[in-house]
Amino acid sequence: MTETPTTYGGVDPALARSLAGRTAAQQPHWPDERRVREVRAALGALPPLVAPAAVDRLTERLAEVAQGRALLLQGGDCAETFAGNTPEHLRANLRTLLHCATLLEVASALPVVPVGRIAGQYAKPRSRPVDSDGLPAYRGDIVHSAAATPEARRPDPQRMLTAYADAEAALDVVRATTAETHTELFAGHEALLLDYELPLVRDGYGLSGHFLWIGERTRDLDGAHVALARHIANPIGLKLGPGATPAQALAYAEALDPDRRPGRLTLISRMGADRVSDALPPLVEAVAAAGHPVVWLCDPMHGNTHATASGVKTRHFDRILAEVDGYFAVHRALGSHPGGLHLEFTGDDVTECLGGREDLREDQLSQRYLTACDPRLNGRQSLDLARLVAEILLRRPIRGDAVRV
Ligand SMILES: O=C[C@H](O)[C@H](O)COP(=O)(O)O
Ligand SMILES: C=C(OP(=O)(O)O)C(=O)O
Ligand SMILES: [Mn+2]
Repeated sequence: MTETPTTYGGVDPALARSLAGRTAAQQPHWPDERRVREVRAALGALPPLVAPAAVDRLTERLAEVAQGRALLLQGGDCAETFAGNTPEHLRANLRTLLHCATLLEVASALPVVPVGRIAGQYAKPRSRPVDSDGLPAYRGDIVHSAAATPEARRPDPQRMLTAYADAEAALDVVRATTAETHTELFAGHEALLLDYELPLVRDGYGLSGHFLWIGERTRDLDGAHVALARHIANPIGLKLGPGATPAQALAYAEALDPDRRPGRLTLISRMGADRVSDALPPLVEAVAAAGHPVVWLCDPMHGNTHATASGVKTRHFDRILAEVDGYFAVHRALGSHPGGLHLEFTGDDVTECLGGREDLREDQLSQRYLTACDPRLNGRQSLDLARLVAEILLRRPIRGDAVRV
């Protein structure tokens, strides 16, 4: 894991104080610190990407989810790329998001809040610092190019400015889609790369996106990412894998939602199909017993990744569905609200995840395996999943009002 002590100049002084001395996991080793400072200053002089009022509006809508009166659907690419930042790709992903949201809305009779993994999902945490070719692991287009040469993998701070421009263009597509469909759409990403996120903190908001989340690998309670999240007023997500303890879940809730404000904190369970039934209930119970009105969300992707015999990273549709099924069963048993889903998908016709109605097989993965990081459900698999989740919801309706454990 890459760890850099944080010495962030040029950011909001209160935020700089709360970051002082904290460690930030999963940051690149920029070769030229002076250039990083210049880029941070340039980002700090640019307008915010989203408006505080729109961020507050999302909090309001998530408050409805927290109180059992709505669902949340987050989805999009694992890693957005600069080359993929085309209106066609963005629209295909947003169409998939909205189509899945509609299916869930009809089945649950609850409004569904759509949040894209979009307009900022350019930075990736990695399990290992070096990839299978012995090169520095790809950490997202905001850091370097994915091309398999040592030169391409050299972190280039200039890319943070490209990311800003791409996010701005992607947000235009998000806003145009919102206008066309008369649906409120929001943008979210993992607030991972601090040199990008911190200069976009303005007036107590992280204005790089509406919804910002902390990943499984950067959720150290004393680390810089949690400190950043505490400082900003956005709705915050936090991923919890099977290693998370009830005491930790409670500590995150106390740290990130001290005022017990519905809509502020979303806890994203990513346990894996085999672990969700035993690992999730104690966390839900601990947080509920302390009166934190969190949104619970199911990420059935990140606990169900495996490599094929030839080393291709993939996920099987049936495991993804099994985790969703187990997740709903946990909340049914506890009387808590299941909140919704966090998915990695694209509307494009890729071949990255196995199974689904068309039963994609291992030997087909190489046909259109286009992801820059994790395998995504393609458009058909996403709708298949949404239809099956809709069936679960029709079979066992959600109560649809305030719920507690
Ligand atoms: O998207 C999530 C993580 O960045 C990803 O799962 C890490 O993948 P890795 O295990 O190949 O590094
Ligand atoms: C990095 C991600 O997930 P996690 O932090 O849950 O591994 C992700 O959502 O792409
Ligand atoms: Mn991923």
